[in-house]
Amino acid sequence: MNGELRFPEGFLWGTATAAYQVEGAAQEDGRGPSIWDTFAKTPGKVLNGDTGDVACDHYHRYPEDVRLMKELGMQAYRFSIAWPRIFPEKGRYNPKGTDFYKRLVDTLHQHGILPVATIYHWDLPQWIQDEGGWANRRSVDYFVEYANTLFRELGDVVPLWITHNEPWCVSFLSHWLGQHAPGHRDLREALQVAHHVLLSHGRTVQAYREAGLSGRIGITLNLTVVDAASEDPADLRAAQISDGNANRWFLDPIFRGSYPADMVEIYTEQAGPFDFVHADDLDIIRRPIDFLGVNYYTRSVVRAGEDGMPKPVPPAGPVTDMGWEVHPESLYRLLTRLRREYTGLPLYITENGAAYPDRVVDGRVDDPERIAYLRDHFAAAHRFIQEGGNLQGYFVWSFMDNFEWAFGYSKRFGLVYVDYATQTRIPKASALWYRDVIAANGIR
Ligand SMILES: OC[C@H]1NNC[C@@H](O)[C@@H]1O
Repeated sequence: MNGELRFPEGFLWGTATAAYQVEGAAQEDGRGPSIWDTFAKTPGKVLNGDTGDVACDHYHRYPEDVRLMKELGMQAYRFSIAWPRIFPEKGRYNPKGTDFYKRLVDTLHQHGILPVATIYHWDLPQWIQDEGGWANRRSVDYFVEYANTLFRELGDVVPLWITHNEPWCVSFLSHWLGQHAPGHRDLREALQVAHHVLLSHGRTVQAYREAGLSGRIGITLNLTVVDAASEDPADLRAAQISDGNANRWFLDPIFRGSYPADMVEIYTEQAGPFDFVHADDLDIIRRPIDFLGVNYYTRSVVRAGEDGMPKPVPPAGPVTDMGWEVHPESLYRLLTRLRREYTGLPLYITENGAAYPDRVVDGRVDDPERIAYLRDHFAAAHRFIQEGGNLQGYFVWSFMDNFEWAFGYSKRFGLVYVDYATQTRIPKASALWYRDVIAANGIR
């Protein structure tokens, strides 16, 4: 790639984290247990028995972390708010929980860094799970009460709100595949969860409008590109089904007000009637949003299994430490599809990044693979913008190494290395490279 690729004036460059992955202070200032506290403490669920009890101690070290963000030139910081800090028990609001986020947001403003708040990033209060969790439609009302509390307390200092992070992970990964909290394996429950999460999104967008706040609100979806392993009709259909589960199951309700018919047929056959979808639910879900957050990491390649359902095909090309194929051109393909088939709204890459087995050598962390990964994905995003795509910002996952869910602390996604024994932060070479990209608003 020759020449410099400059991004539009005002393009927003940032990084992202999430509460349970970085904060620690799991019992501090009245925080109650979440389903991830429960899941992580369940033997065998998280590698090495790792938990978010301490994590990166961001709850206490955020002033140092925000100073480092500033030194690295970051313009925005996407963080999530821990619901169990705000409502640790049923019916009990915990102002000390909100106070932490007021301190964090105030510190960000002091450093000229834009706060971007994700309302839900997987840490459901355990008391709600004890009532059935997201599978219980009452969770929607609890979420709206929680969101309204945040809008009241932080609405005038947080300009960008994201209702949910990755509903696919909250529903299918956590309630069908069982890999994330609460670790269930029930397709019907996963479909109910997906619906209630989407419904809570729509209700919250409505609440945000009624609050009369001047910021913007959207949702973050983890999306991908699904390629068939061959032109065999069975493989092509398998890819269509995989795309329906990963992408269209969420994009269609949000932007078209309906679930994709082909997938409804399959899921009704496999999981029974959609009696949990009430008459006006989809009209609520499709409430207009101000932007779409896109989390992209990799594409997938599938073939048809014996039953015709999609089966993953191992990547042929280079992979990250997660085993995910490095495929920047699929970021361009995904963004182009969103614009062509779904929306002209502003898009933000709310997560993109890579895990690599980073090591400290003589006090430094050289991570050329991460630099190459980011450069190629920035170039793909730039190509989309050049063709008229309305991409307005990019948040690298992640600001610093952190708790990577079922992989514990074994996977390092950070631009900043964290020595968990000492909590020392070491900006990796990629952080210094990203600082130069932000300063130039482009890549050379
Ligand atoms: O797997 C990397 C990231 N993916 N999106 C959600 C985040 O919480 C993950 O750490």
